[in-house]
Amino acid sequence: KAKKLFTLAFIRRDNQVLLGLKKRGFGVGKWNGFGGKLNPNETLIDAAQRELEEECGLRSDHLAKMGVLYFEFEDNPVLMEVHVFQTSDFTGEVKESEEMKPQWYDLRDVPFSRMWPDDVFWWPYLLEERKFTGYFKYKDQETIVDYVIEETAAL
Ligand SMILES: CN1CCN(c2cc(NC3CC3)nc(N)n2)CC1
Repeated sequence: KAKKLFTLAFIRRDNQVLLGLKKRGFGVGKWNGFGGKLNPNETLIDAAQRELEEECGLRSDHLAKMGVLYFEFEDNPVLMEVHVFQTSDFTGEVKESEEMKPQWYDLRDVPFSRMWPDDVFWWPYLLEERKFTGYFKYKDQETIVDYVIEETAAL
């Protein structure tokens, strides 16, 4: 299977999380963390830091690896491998980008109905700082047909 690497970073502050509304492209109209593809010769952390700054204006040298998510769509041969990071140690000012409109959410009000359907399954691990590995098979962008998620000792 052809694998494609992506990053996804979440910024925490007190009992809030910073989410971005995707303004175009894949996942448009959904709230999510900040991330994207790796450039050639870029490490996962480099790409996560770059995408974070590009998409919301914040910078962090302390992105903690929290999980790895694999996604497959029934009609698509590519396996998406998304590395999930989190930090509460960041600098800079939140700013809207062409890709994302950032907004702070209280952890009790996370808009799961306007996020990718898989999020409800792995966010509990993220919020409890428990490392996770998940695999989700999608029929279409709204329908998960199969999934596995487990806590992972070392990532
Ligand atoms: C660069 N981006 C980062 C975010 N990412 C996804 C995907 C996803 N589910 C997959 C069925 C699509 N779920 C979340 N929460 N994020 C896709 C690649």
